[in-house]
Parts: sequence; C-alpha cells; structure tokens
Amino acid sequence: MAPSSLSPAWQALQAHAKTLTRIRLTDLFEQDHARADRFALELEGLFLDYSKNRLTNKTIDLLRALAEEAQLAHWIERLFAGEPVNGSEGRPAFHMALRADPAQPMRIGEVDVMPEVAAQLARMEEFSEALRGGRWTGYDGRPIADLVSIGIGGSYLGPALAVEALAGPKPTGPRVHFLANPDGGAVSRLLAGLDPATTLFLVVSKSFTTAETKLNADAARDWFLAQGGKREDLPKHFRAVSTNRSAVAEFGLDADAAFAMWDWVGGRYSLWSTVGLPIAVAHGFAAFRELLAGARAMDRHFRSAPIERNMPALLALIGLWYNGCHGAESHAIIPYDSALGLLPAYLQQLVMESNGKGVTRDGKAVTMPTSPVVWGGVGTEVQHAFLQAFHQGPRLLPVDFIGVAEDRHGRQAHHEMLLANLIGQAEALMGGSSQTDTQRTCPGNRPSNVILMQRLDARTLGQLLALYEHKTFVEGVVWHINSFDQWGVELGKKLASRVEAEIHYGDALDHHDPSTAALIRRVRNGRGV
Ligand SMILES: O=P(O)(O)OC[C@H]1O[C@H](O)[C@H](O)[C@@H](O)[C@@H]1O
Repeated sequence: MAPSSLSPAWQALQAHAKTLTRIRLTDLFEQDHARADRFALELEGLFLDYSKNRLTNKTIDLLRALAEEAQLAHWIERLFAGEPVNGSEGRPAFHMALRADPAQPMRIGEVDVMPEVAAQLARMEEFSEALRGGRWTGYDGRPIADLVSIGIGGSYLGPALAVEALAGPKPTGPRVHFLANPDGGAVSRLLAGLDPATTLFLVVSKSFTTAETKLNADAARDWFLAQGGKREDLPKHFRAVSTNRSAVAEFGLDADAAFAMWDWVGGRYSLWSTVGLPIAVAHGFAAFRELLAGARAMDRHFRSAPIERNMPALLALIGLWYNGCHGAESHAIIPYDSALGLLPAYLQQLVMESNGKGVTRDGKAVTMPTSPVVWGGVGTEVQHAFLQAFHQGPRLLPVDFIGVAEDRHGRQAHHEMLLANLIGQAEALMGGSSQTDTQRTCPGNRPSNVILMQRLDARTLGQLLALYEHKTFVEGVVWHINSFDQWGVELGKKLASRVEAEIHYGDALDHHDPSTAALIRRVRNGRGV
C-alpha cells in the first residue's frame, strides 16, 4: 500500500515505528521503573497488563491521535445513541441495550426499547427457572433433564462459551447440549444419549432461515416423533428463539411462544439476548443477570474513560499498532483455563466477521490491512504445540494471555502450575535467552498482553466479552469500516445451496469450473448417483 494513501496519524505512527526498531522491551522497563504500574489498568474484576508491548509514551500519544483522527468519541456516542452505525443494513448495533440499566431508557429514534427487553428477560427467567426447578415437564410428566440448543454462528458460540466457562463440577440444572454443524455423526451421537420424554429442543436462529439449523431442527423433530413423541406434545419439547415469527410458524412451532429478539442485535453480539437462554438454563437466571451486569460495567467504562485509560480502546490501538505498523497478520488468544476453551473460536467470529472487510463505510477500498487472523488455544497445552513459533519464529505474533487469579476447583497445585506457566511464557517471550548456540537462542523482545480475571464468574466473564466487543468496534472505527454487517458470508451460502441441489438431483454441471464439477461428480458417485 502506497504510504501516500495513509492518513497523517498513520504516517506519524509508521515513522515512529522506525525509531523503535532497536528498542528492547526489557530496556523500557529499565528506563521506567513504574512502567508495570503505568501500563496496566484495572476495572472491577479484570486486570490488564499491557506493559510488555512495544509502546512508549510517545506511541500512546500517537495512537490516541489515530483514534481522534477517526473520530472515535463521535462513533462511540453514535453507537450508544442507537444510531444506524450498521450503514449497509440501515440498522443500529444496540446490543448494549440488552444489558443496560432497566431504569434508564435506551432509545432507537423515539422508541425506548427497554420495556421490550425487560419483557423478554422476564419470560426467559420464568422459563429457565421452571426448567431448573423441574416444573417444566415433558409428555409423560417427568421433568426435562436435557436441553439441546440448535443454532450456529452467533446463535451457538457465545452461549456455548458461557455455558462451559461457568460450569461447576456437576450440572445444577438440566444438562445443556449444543448442535451447530450439519454433521450427521454429531446428530446421531447426541440423540442416542437422549430420552425424548425428558428432552427439550431450543431452536435458536435470529433469521430462522439458516439452512444448517433448519436441517438439524428437522432431524430433532423427526427423531422426537419417531421415538414416541406425538405432534400435540411438540410445544412441551420445542421452543424457538428468533426475530422471524412467520418462519417459526412455518416450521410448525407456536410463534407466540417463541422468544423474541431484534434486528438491531447482530448474531455475534447476541448472547446477551434470548439467544443466551441456554446460559440461564445451565447456570440460573441470577447468573445470567450477573453476566449482563459485568457487560454493563464495561459499557460504562468504554463510554466514559479517556482513550489512554480505556481498556477496549487501548487493546484495539495496540492491535492496530502491530497490524498497521509492524506487519502482524494474526492475533492469538490463549486462555490458561480450559473452561475458556471456546474463547478463541468465539472471538474468531466476533473479530473476523466484524472486521474482515475490504471496503470502507463509503465503499472505497481500505488503505490498511483490516482484521487479523484470530486464532489460539488453551495453555499450557499450546506450549507443547505451537508456542515454539512465538519464541523463535521470525514472525511477530501478538498474543493475549488470559488467566484466572482465584482457584475455584480447590486444586492449588494445578492452579499454580497454570498461572506460573502463563506468567512465565509472557516473561520468556519478552526476555528471551541468549546462548552461544544460535539454535538454542530465544531472541526475546516479543510482546504480549496479560488479562487476569480475578475470578471466573458470570460478572467477570460479562466484562471480558464486552471488552472484546468494544475493542473490535474501535478497530473498525479506525479502519472506517462497518463492523456490523457480514455480506461475505452470503455468497458461500448461495453457492452451497445450489451445489446441494445438484448433488441431490444430479443436474447438469456445465456452468461450473472443471475442478468444482469433478468434486461434485465424486460426491455423487459416493452416493451411487
Ligand atoms: O441466528 P441465525 O440467523 O441462524 O444466524 C447464524 C449465523 O449465520 C450467519 O451466516 C452469519 O454469518 C452469522 O453472523 C450468524 O450468527
């Protein structure tokens, strides 16, 4: 990309980056003994240490100028004011209303959405508590023992992450399962372990047009009817979450009984809505409210803190700095807690679906690379797998290490080992080790963020997820892109549904390229078509 196409703030940052090429992170700590305190932030139960980054005071000033140049404060206000920040769909992105203080109005135009939000929360509470209390019974009068949430993308990843993250040693309510992929093996394995009389299926789809979810919901219904359930029993065993009432009714479910959501909530921002029902069923409605409260605390902080003390803005600017001025192409998420194992996958959707865009809000080609490739895994496992490349590979691989300070399992040795490894990795990446043998040398000077959750509870999890939501928004603002649409997903969907029909019906394939046609033929041959 020609430097001339870059804005003044980016040009200043790139020039500044050249002056830092010889600086070592360890020297920055030598020069400033207060660095560890100054480059850290705490918000209730969430602590961010960003001191092990290639940042000086000047870098922070220039990054703040970058945010100001992109009018970040104005965009934050637009976001919270319910303005149509999702320009290509003419909608607000108003997920903050789902977790807002119920006493305060949250308006889109003239309409306060809080009464509707409160009404759905009340329905969620009633339903989830009835399930947990054994008062919701199946067709033979026994309480529901298993909830299967059928949904994909945003209708799966957030709820599945939170259900797993907050799990204790034993379920405290019905067992909660997820069915996302249209994978026959997964469907068969799950159904084989269930009793239709004590299973409830929640079909979660904002659009209720998602092919995978419909196929899995059809399979669940067929199984239910084949295993002894009757049509008149369906309302006890199937409920929907959707904005699309007519499609819910067409599927054969009572649209009035469906849990509503809104087109101003993007799928990947929807775990705070009725989409989060599995979380309330698994952990109780009080926990769900705590999750919302944690996110609300982060919303307040994001809206009010100055950029240099604003956790989401700082994380975003650090990411932009490596992406835009150091050629970093990826961002790794490494939680040192297996309960957060789905966090990398959840953030892949949040970040890459939001910011994997090639044109700006007004349709011009972007002048900087946008979304990094988000990836990761759980520590310490990844130390025995891919962290080698962080220590000695030539690429710059920015990483967030996430840990939980308090042990919640009563297993001190395990807890201490996990956290010692997290801290040790960050230290080793920065310090490196010089040896006479170059093969054994770790050059060091490699950055990382460390996020320590005081404890892994619903409130702190809410804070963490809202932190990454707003971080993603800030990056999108600086790139001048719309973080709330996902038009790229549509093309693949269209082609897949045409190919599916061609596989099934054996249609002519002349309009395909030879590679695609040959692949379709192979699949047909496998089916004997
Ligand atoms: O909730 P649904 O309408 O079924 O959508 C499920 C998912 O599928 C789509 O393809 C989108 O890319 C995702 O953003 C969305 O979360």
